[in-house]
Amino acid sequence: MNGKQAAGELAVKYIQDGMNVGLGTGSTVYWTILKLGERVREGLQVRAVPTSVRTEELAREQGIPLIQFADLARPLDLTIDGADEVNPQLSLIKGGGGALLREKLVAAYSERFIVVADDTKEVAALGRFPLPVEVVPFGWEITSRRLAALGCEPILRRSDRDGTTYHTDNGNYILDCRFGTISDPGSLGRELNALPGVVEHGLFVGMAERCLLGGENGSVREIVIR
Ligand SMILES: O=C[C@H](O)[C@H](O)[C@H](O)COP(=O)(O)O
Repeated sequence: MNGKQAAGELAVKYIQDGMNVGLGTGSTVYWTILKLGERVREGLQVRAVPTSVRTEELAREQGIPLIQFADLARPLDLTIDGADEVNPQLSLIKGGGGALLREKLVAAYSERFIVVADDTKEVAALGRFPLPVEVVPFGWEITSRRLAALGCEPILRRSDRDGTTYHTDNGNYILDCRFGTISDPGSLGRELNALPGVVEHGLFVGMAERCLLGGENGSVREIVIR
C-alpha cells in the first residue's frame, strides 16, 4: 500500500454515523472515497458534498448519498481533502487538480478540516509547488501581469488531454504562479484576494486542524495543531 492510499483510507475513521461530510478532490482523497463507499455499503449513514465534478462522479459510483452544498442548513461536520504542499503549521498549497475554489468554499463551511497526503507533500516552507490561482477569463492577461507584479511567474494552465486552455468546473482559468519560498502565506493570500480578476487562490491558511501523512511503507503519521 502506498502513502496516498494509507492516509486516504485511514481518514475515514473520523467519519461517524449521521455526519454531513465534504469530499475533496485528487488521487489521495480518491482512496478516502473508495473506503467511505465500503462503509456506506456496510450501513454507515452519511451525506456528502463533493468539491468537483470528478469527485461527484466517483461518489455516485460508490453509492455515497450526496447533498447539494446550497441545501446545507448548518456547516458540514467534517471535510477531508488532499494537498499539494503542507507546512509545519498545516498551511497548504492546493489546486494542483484545479478544484481549489469549491474545495475552499466547502472547507470553510466545515466544523473540521482534515488533510490527507503522502509524505512527499511535507515541506518546511510553501512555494516549491507553483501556486494555482483561479482567475476569470475576461482580461486574464491583465490579471496575469498584475500577479507577476507581486513577484511570481504566472503560467496559464493547459489541459493535459489536448493542450487547450484548462477550464475549471466553474468556467474559469488557472494561472500557476511560481513565487519561490512563501514566507508569509497569510499575507500573500490577502494580497491575492484583493486583486480584481482573481476568483480564489490555492493557499489554505489556518483551516486544517490535522494532517495524515502516509509513508511509502504504508505507515501514517498524524500532525495535529489544535
Ligand atoms: O485541485 C486539486 C486538489 O487541491 C488536490 O487535493 C491536490 O491537488 C492534491 O491532489 P493529490 O492528492 O492528487 O496529490
